[in-house]
Amino acid sequence: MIEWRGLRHRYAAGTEIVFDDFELREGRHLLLRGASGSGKSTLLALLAGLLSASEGRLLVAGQDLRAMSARQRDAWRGATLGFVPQRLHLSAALTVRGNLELPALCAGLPVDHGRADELLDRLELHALAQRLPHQLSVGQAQRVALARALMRRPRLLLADEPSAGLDDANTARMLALLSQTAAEQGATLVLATHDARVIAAADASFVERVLR
Ligand SMILES: Nc1ncnc2c1ncn2[C@@H]1O[C@H](COP(=O)(O)OP(=O)(O)OP(=O)(O)O)[C@@H](O)[C@H]1O
Repeated sequence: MIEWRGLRHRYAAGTEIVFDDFELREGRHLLLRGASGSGKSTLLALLAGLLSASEGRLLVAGQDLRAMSARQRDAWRGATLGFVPQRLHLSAALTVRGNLELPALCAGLPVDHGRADELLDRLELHALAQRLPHQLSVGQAQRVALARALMRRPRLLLADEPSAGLDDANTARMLALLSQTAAEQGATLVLATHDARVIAAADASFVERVLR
């Protein structure tokens, strides 16, 4: 499902991150660990095709991302990937429902209102559908970002520090939601975290990778 060999990324400022070779088989999930600054967010951005690695080979869902043009990567990302970023990037001017429907509008695609309804139900957000992001709790906003990431039924779901700002109960709930929804949708999860609660809760379907 995911494989990288000889992968390195050098930022313009000079920092170079070297990733040891790795392969994640179909049906497993990835728990990406490592101290602050070890490269977790960089690796997620590479996996999402948002950054292009300076060296190496990176295969995601059968595609060699480094062999694709930026335009091809954009199309691939829209069709394959859901991303729950660390800073949720909800649009402040749009309702919860509007936030779920915005990516399709931006991509010039038809909005799947039925899918939005299904996810609002599934993630217990229906009663909040007309609220604006500033009217949500941290946990509710996280669920909106997750629902938005799932709109196009991605094969791969990336989440950067999904427990950030959540208390223990909401952390457990978020992880259960991620695992259940991934199982229901047949999606592979990649979670980047340094939260001991997340690491302790990850079941045997997760392969751990510690970045150094
Ligand atoms: N845009 C950038 N330009 C230059 N260096 C960067 C840039 N983004 C990140 N870095 C550097 O790359 C390294 C890896 O950063 P990254 O954000 O991937 O780490 P991380 O493991 O996700 O950290 P954290 O857990 O604190 O979010 C760090 O040394 C960071 O300073």
